[in-house]
Amino acid sequence: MNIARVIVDVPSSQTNRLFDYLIPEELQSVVTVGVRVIVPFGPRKVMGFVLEKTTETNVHKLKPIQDVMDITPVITSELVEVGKWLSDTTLCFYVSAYQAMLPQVLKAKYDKELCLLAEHDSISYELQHLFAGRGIIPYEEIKQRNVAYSVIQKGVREGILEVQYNVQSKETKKRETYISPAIESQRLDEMYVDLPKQATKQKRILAHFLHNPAEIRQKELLHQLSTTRALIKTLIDKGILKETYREVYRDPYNQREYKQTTPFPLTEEQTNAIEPIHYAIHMNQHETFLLHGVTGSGKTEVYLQSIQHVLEKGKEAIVLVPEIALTPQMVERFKGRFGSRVAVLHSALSAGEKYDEWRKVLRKEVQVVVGARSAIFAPFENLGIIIIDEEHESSYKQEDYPRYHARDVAIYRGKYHQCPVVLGSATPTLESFARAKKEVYTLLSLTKRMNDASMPEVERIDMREELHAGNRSMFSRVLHEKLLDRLQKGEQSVLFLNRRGYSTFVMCRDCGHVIECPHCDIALTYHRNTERLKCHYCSYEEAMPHECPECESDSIRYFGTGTQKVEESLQQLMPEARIIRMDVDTTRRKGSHERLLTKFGNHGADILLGTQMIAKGLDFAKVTLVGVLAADSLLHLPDFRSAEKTFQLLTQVSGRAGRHKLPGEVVIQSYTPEHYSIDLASQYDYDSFFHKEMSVRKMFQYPPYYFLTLVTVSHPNHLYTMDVTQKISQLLREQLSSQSVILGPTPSPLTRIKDRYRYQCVIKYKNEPTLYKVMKRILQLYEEAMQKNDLHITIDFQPHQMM
Ligand SMILES: Nc1ncnc2c1ncn2[C@@H]1O[C@H](COP(=O)(O)OP(=O)(O)OP(=O)(O)O)[C@@H](O)[C@H]1O
Ligand SMILES: [Zn+2]
Ligand SMILES: [Zn+2]
Repeated sequence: MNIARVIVDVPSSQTNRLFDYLIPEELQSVVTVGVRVIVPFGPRKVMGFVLEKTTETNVHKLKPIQDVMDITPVITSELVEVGKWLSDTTLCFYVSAYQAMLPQVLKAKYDKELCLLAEHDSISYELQHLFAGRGIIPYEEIKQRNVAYSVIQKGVREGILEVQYNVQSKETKKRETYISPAIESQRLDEMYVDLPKQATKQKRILAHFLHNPAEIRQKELLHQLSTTRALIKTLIDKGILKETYREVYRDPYNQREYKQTTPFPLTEEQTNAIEPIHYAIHMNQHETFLLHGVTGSGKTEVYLQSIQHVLEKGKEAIVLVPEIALTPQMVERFKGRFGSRVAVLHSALSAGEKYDEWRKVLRKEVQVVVGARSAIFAPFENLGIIIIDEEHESSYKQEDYPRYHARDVAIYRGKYHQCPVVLGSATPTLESFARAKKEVYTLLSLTKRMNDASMPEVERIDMREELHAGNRSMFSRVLHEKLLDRLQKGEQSVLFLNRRGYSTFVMCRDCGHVIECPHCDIALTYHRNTERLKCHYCSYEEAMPHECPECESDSIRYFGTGTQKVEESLQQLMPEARIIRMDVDTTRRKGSHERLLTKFGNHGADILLGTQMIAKGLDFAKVTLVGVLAADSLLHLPDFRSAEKTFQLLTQVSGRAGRHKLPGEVVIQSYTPEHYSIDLASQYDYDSFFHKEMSVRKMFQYPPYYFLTLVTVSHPNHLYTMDVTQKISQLLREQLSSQSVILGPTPSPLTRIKDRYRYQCVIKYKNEPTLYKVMKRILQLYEEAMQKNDLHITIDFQPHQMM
């Protein structure tokens, strides 16, 4: 008896296990580990992942699998294991773990189609019958017409057939037409002679194929012979030529030419850093490296040459970069070195594009993936290295269910494949650096910039003193002066404004009333171009009021500094400066990010003004001044990592100046310039910062000395939310060891979002082996309330956001 063991798509604790199903005769060959199937489940039919095949079961009446959704597996056998581990360590359901690994098109209910990639008369009779002269048919017809899946599977393997997802967009079916002779060259020659003299255009086409019988892209043919489609069509109808289709990938980087780059001879520091990595690659040995290199020290070149090694061994590489740093510049460096062997995965791609890139991996058409967080699940089967650039970035932690950290997944996969994992950063997280100090990770250091360029000089400006001196503008006198100086010299400047906590809110000057979102406990943000107030959490919006809703005064104004407002003031201050503003508003449209950067790179502007998105990865030769407008805006977030984040951000931003021949300068404006994270960042003193911050963490019992787990409860009813959180805290106190500290219940820093109240409790612990069990029990206890009563309980192990 052939039995499949299946995880069904019913996320609940009772169904979070394997169910046995009979594999019917006609599906024997196609049901393998890693394919998705449709199975009967109670009265319904649901999707499921096949995780195992067996011949024994203790279930009496086995139900048969209804249908298969994939012809070839979408989850590799390694990823089956990764999914189990993910589920155990983040407490998500198995099915959610597997869903998280797949591209969007495979998750949603898109229509599927079967495409024929070969010619009709070259395929088996059975397929001819199925396609009946068509190039694409609905997927369901396979079953309706009773064609065996094994036939389809064989066709897919041979590259004759292709399963496509009909994504609702214009770009779905990208196929290109190719033209070739339908007859032998001798016949072609005869035809040529037989054509009437005046049919010169047709003759020209035939002449082409007489000399070059190979198939040619129709587009190219039209162009080369300046002929028309109608003429080609005539020749096809006469049976002289024929057309075939080939699928082309929706590759957003396809049109671009990448300048091929060659490896640099490495500096001594780079050589010392790369040798242990090469050794691990060579010995097929897992080891986690922490590559600590100052900005502009050539970390990327170390990545590139490590990958080179891996490819030479016939293996594959994953490179993670933060979404925000996935700039065209970054992509270019990988494509430039490895060309079409690289797939790129990030959120700006359409669903169809992402699917195409992912499929290239599955089909082994590429050996390198460069992508954001979820690219860590790229279905390579022969990994030789995993690289995480800017390892300190909090975007590597998924904040939605399943709450995994890409670094943990990387190390799990690195162990599985016995290959090195490289974590790179100029400002490693305290956790990683502490691990390197304890030799859990191997520390590699790059202390110098390329060509011995010095780190840019940093000047800190106390904005309180500016105010006392009568300067009410948001630019200090020093910054203004330096900006003017660069403008005169024809050099470029980058101005950075932290977005968080610094948007514009509306306040009444008479009574101090701040306009908040009626559904969330947060001030609404003023949007100048539409004259409206918007909530950034729930998208609520309203018109800008003319008088205060509290006291009816008409002195209601917007405060704070948005990028738009900075741009206006800057333009007033320096009317002749050409400014590019980069923020969510100016980069919403596809490709605009790239366009703005290219323009700046071509010196189409003097000043680049922007938010977080300009803090990373930019490498422009003419940038000699970086200004940070409000360095403390991150410091005051309710987050034990706020000092660390401030240090990281300031270091990153400063790293944008003086990367090439011209020396750079940095100006940091702040209301608390004496704060240690600002002070030490301005001296590029990572080691002192590490020690100082570690002592703070030790004192307050925070990571990396202690582990944290955050439990957040939310519900529309305030009292009920408090009550549940209280009970959970109680249970934790009773069931966890006395070593663990339980803080709470307390209202979350964002106490209400989208009309839901939010309370939390935090567990601090060093060693708590029963934690997972206790947490699971709590989730089960409230499972019914979560399903029926709109209660949300989220458990975040090692949280990165305490909000
Ligand atoms: N061995 C080398 N010889 C000459 N130039 C090099 C070498 N290695 C790197 N470079 C160049 O030095 C510059 C800085 O290197 P790179 O961008 O790799 O540094 P990085 O450490 O990744 O920087 P950041 O962390 O700031 O992004 C780049 O323009 C790169 O092409
Ligand atoms: Zn008022
Ligand atoms: Zn809101």
